Amino acid sequence: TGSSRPQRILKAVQKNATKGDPQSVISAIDYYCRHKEWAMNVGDDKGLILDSVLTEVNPSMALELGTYCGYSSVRIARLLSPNSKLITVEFNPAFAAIARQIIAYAGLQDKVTIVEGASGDLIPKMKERFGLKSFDFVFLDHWKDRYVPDTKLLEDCGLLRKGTVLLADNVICPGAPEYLKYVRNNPRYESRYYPSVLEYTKAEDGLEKSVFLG
Ligand SMILES: Cc1ncnc2c1ncn2[C@@H]1O[C@H](/C=C/CNC(=O)c2cc(-c3ccc(F)cc3)cc(O)c2O)C[C@H]1O
Ligand SMILES: [Mg+2]
Repeated sequence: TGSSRPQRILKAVQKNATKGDPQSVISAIDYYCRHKEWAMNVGDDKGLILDSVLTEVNPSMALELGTYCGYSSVRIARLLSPNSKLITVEFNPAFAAIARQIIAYAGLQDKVTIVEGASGDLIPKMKERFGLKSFDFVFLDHWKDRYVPDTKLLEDCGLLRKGTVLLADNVICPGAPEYLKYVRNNPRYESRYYPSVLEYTKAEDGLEKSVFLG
């Protein structure tokens, strides 16, 4: 049987990027997915918004839901301060295996912990498993119908603190209408929409940034 799309993305990184150079890994994936084979990475257009929000927040503890190939894990981890960490959740073991190799190729393995499993099962175990109080930043990029239940779960598990920033991908395409309703009509969140385009296309998409007010 042939290779998978994530395996082909890994090969493109190994062929075109420089080991230990996160920007070259990002550029290699963006080139491959724009010119050879589309894939659901947050991409370079929305990636610049992710970079600017992340730089503004400068999180010590960051969480990502939906690792896929690790493209946004690399984007996030490359901007973290020393001793800051990213925990990224992925329930598909094949995707997690590729992501681990891409993150290692970028030289960011010491800043990123990939946890395999369903977000709904893992979120309640995070405090005890990682000895953390709360997250400073959360990037939501997994199944779109899990954005609301997992946001509520993060609240209920005391994993959000006053000022935690949630950044959600794809709120227009494929869309997360329930999530937009939830964060925009909720006195506990201050939300703002960042218009952009769907990765590697001209279709409309954007990111929603929501600050938890406690
Ligand atoms: C609940 C849960 N727990 C752990 N991992 C989870 C999870 N739900 C998904 N995951 C993992 O995240 C990844 C899934 C992400 C889902 N993202 C998407 O479905 C997605 C889809 C598109 C898209 C847009 C237009 C089109 F025409 C077609 C597709 C674009 C994107 O940026 C996306 O993130 C991989 C999966 O194994
Ligand atoms: Mg996405």
